[in-house]
Amino acid sequence: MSFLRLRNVSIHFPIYQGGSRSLKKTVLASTSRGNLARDAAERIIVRALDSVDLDIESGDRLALIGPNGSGKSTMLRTLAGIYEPTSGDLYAEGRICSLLDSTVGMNPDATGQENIVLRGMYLGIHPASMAQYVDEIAEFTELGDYLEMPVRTYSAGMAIRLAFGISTCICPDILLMDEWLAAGDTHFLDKAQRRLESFVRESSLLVLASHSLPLLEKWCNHAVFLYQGRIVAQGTVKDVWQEYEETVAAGRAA
Ligand SMILES: Nc1ncnc2c1ncn2[C@@H]1O[C@H](COP(=O)(O)OP(=O)(O)OP(=O)(O)O)[C@@H](O)[C@H]1O
Repeated sequence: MSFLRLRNVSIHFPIYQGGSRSLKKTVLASTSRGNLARDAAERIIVRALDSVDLDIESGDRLALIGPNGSGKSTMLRTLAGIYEPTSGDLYAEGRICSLLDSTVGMNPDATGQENIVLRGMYLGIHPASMAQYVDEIAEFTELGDYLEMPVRTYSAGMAIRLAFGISTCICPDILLMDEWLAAGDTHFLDKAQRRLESFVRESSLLVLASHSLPLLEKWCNHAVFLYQGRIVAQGTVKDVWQEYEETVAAGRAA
């Protein structure tokens, strides 16, 4: 049984420079403004996540919905263990694979094949065992001879194919994804979707952050609405999306 649990998790980024005098004055005059606040040392901080509680269980395909800067990427990075919570606790069970950026974990000077082996080593798989996946990844990615070329020579779409192929060849228990995958072409997206569907059937848990309602409706069965680092609503993708749109519209009208 895989799960991810956040208990009262906050992620604060101190801003050491770059804040204008007027911004500092405004923020320091009150305790907070949006997700900006001041800490005990009177520094401006961004509360990228603020006292978040969340339970994600086996079978959940969770959509992260929210406007720019609401904390979706920060949430994914926290769940992936890339960011350590400033306060609060993360409990995780299951092998996590994060597809947050097509280049994360790739060596651009190594060939596609070498990157397959390198990623396997990172996951604790012996290079000899990883060899069995090369053919499968070659077939899925349709990269052909390009697998023998350095990854820096790939187009963005080719790098995405490789990253996705590698990351999903060994079925993780938990898949964390940003919407960068949507940058693939239609043919690839169809294949990726089929693979993801079988992945979700075989493993257990998906968290996907995206600004695309069709993508979220296709792949997710539950959603949370993040706003200024807080979870302000949970429910079906459709309902949460509607709430998101209404909140954004009200914000614009205000
Ligand atoms: N490394 C950092 N240093 C300072 N502030 C940061 C850092 N990373 C994120 N933030 C701030 O944290 C907040 C949340 O950012 P995050 O990238 O998680 O938002 P997001 O919902 O993923 O946005 P988008 O939809 O634009 O990708 C923003 O206010 C952002 O400015």
